[in-house]
Amino acid sequence: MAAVTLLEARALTRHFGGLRAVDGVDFDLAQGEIHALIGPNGAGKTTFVSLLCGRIPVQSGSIRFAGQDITRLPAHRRVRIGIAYTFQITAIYARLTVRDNIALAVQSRGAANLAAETMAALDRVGLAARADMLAGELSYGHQRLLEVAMGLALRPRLLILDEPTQGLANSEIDAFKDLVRGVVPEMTVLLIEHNMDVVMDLAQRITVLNFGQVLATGTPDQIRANPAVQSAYLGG
Ligand SMILES: Nc1ncnc2c1ncn2[C@@H]1O[C@H](COP(=O)(O)OP(=O)(O)OP(=O)(O)O)[C@@H](O)[C@H]1O
Repeated sequence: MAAVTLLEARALTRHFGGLRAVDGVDFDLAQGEIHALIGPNGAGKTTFVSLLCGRIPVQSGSIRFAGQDITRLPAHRRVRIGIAYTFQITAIYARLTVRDNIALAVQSRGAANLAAETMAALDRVGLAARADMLAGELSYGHQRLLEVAMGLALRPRLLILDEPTQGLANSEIDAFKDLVRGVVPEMTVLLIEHNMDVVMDLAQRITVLNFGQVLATGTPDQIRANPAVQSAYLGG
């Protein structure tokens, strides 16, 4: 793939005491791709994306984003240069309406037309009809969609989604897949996902983590056919 690299991690490492949560990971994201991060529970996926977005400090190794070394950049500055991690950074305010949650995200980047952009973000994730509900009253799956909408409202260059389809019905998963396909190549998407149907259907490339290390990177077909991945994760 002769693509432009948006993000590049080298020898990225984060241990917790003796536990090697992320252990020397080399990782590249091509601009405009949908890239899935998979692996068994505890493989280090959430820790890895937390290092990328700055929620957890890096112990060693480096991260470059759009040509800039961001290894030590604080999380809020990473948001400003275009990295949005839906699950952690844009936490939902349960006692505000769905609309106001989105409006806060739109406002935070100083958008010119707050109301219109807020509705556009709601429309995009299919939550427009629920705009006036309190966010805390949404179903779990819809709260995850609200997080995605808040991430989108930030207009990031990189959207990191941590298990976005958890709690969604099958019809909603289909709508979610369309949504993600619609944001690339304008945005780049990094997706932590346990639902293998979603991963295989949506991702152009997949990275498999196991015990904090990269077990394999490749296209869905390559990953499916990889014997090490099958025994560690896909269960043959
Ligand atoms: N703050 C922390 N302190 C100590 N150990 C941690 C901390 N955060 C994560 N860990 C440990 O690091 C390892 C990797 O966890 P992580 O949550 O990154 O895995 P994961 O691949 O995202 O798992 P899951 O699929 O279950 O979400 C686990 O053993 C976890 O218990």
